[in-house]
Amino acid sequence: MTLTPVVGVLALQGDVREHSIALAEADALARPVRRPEELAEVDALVIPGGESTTMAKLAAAFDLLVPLRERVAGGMPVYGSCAGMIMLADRLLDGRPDQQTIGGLDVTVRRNAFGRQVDSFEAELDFAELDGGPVRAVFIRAPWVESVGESVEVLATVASGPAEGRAVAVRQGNLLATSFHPELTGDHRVHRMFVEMVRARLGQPAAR
Ligand SMILES: NC(=O)CC[C@H](N)C(=O)O
Repeated sequence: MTLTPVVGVLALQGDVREHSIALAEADALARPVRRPEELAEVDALVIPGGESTTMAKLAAAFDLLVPLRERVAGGMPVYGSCAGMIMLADRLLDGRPDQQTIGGLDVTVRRNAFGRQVDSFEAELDFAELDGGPVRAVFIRAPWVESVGESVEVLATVASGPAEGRAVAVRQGNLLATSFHPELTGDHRVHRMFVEMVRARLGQPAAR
């Protein structure tokens, strides 16, 4: 019997509801995670967008930072969107001097990278391994991935404009991160990709 993967959504701030809906559409059971006991009960975790400096402070205040690092080190699948990508990064540019991350993803991420003129925008992205055409990506004061370690795969880059070629979706082992917000468009393919990573981790066959 294949059990439905239980995927937590870090519920300190951000689009918790939208991610939960997208996960349910991708055949996972979504649960909000605010406390270490709740983190201990999930198979995987989504970290929504928001404000990474605030999220890091809240994670520390809720005694989640150390357990989060331990679960990541233990191989728990985590998907970080926007501020969630920042939280997973090993190295930050334009972070606050005292800004903490969970880390685990061998990348350097630049916060608020797109600058004022294109503060928030949408773009079509070719996304590796996703069938069904380009992904419509919503960027909101988004970071980009400035550089990656050798075990990191770049899944999507910006196709044109001043940020052409910048990496905005990456994967390393059980960690997935996007600069943009797939929970806002009703296209659940990125969440589905993540749930398949969770199934693989749990030793379950692919859903379809
Ligand atoms: N939409 C977002 O998550 C924005 C991220 C935010 N600019 C930060 O630095 O955390």
